[in-house]
Amino acid sequence: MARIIGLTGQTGAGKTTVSNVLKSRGFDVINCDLVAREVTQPGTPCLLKLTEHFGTKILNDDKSLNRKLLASIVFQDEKELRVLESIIFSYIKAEIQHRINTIYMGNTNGVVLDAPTLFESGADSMCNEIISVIAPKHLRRARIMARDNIDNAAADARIASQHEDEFYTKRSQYVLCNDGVQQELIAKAEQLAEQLLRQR
Ligand SMILES: CC(C)(COP(=O)(O)OP(=O)(O)OC[C@H]1O[C@@H](n2cnc3c(N)ncnc32)[C@H](O)[C@@H]1O)[C@@H](O)C(=O)NCCC(=O)NCCS
Ligand SMILES: Nc1ncnc2c1ncn2[C@@H]1O[C@H](COP(=O)(O)OP(=O)(O)OP(=O)(O)O)[C@@H](O)[C@H]1O
Repeated sequence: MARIIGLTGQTGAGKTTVSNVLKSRGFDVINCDLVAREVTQPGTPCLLKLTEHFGTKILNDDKSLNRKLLASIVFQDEKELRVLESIIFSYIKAEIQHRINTIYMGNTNGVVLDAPTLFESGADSMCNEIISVIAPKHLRRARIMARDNIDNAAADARIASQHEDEFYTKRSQYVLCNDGVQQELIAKAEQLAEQLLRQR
C-alpha cells in the first residue's frame, strides 16, 4: 500500500510550491486541480451532469468547460458551489483512487494529494497524514491576482469560499506557514521532506 500524504490549504497559500519540493525528493504528486480539469473534459459524464444543472451556457463553442464563467457563478453563490461539488467530487475521488491503485503500486516514497478541497471532498480519508499550508489573506490575495490574472473582486470571492486557518491546522499533522519570501517556504518544505523520509 502506498503512503498517501494530503497537502491542502487556502488558495494562494503555497501548496504548489511545497508539492514541487516533495516531487524533487521522490514523492509522486497528484494535483487535484488538474484531476478536476480531466474529469470535465468535453464529452465526459461529469461535464454532461454539470450542463444539466448549470445549462449549456457553461460551455465554450468547442464544448469545453468555460471555467471562468463557472468560477464566476460558484464563487459568488455558496449554494451553486455546493451543487458543483456534489457532482464533481465523486468523479475526482474515483480518478484519484484509480491512479493510486494502478500508477503508484510500485516503488514510491509516497503519493502526495495536492488538493485545496481535501477535507470537503472527503479525500482526506484516503490519507495517512496531512500537511496544511497557510498564509495571511492579503498575501494570498496578491499572489492569486498576479498568478491567475484576476481582479480584486474575483480573488476575494474565491478566498471567501474557503475556510480560515484553523479549519486546516486542526485537521493536519504538519503546518507550514508561508508568510515570508518563497525561499523560506522552500526551506521549510525541504525540512519536512527530510522528516517524512526518515519516518518511512
Ligand atoms: C470552479 C472551477 C471550474 C474554476 O476553475 P478555474 O480554472 O478558474 O480555477 P482552478 O480550478 O485552477 O482553481 C483555482 C483555485 O480555486 C480554489 N477552488 C477550486 N475549487 C474550489 C472549491 N470547490 N471550493 C473552494 N475553493 C476552490 C482552489 O484554491 C484552486 O486551487 C474549478 O475550480 C472547479 O471545477 N472546482 C470544483 C472542483 C474542486 O473542488 N477542485 C479542487 C480540487 S479537489
Ligand atoms: N512566499 C511567497 N512570496 C511570493 N510569492 C509566492 C510565495 N509563495 C508562493 N508564491 C507565488 O504565489 C502564487 C501562489 O502559490 P501556489 O501556486 O504555490 O499556491 P497554491 O496553494 O497552490 O494555490 P491554489 O490553491 O490557488 O492553486 C504562485 O504564483 C507562487 O509562485
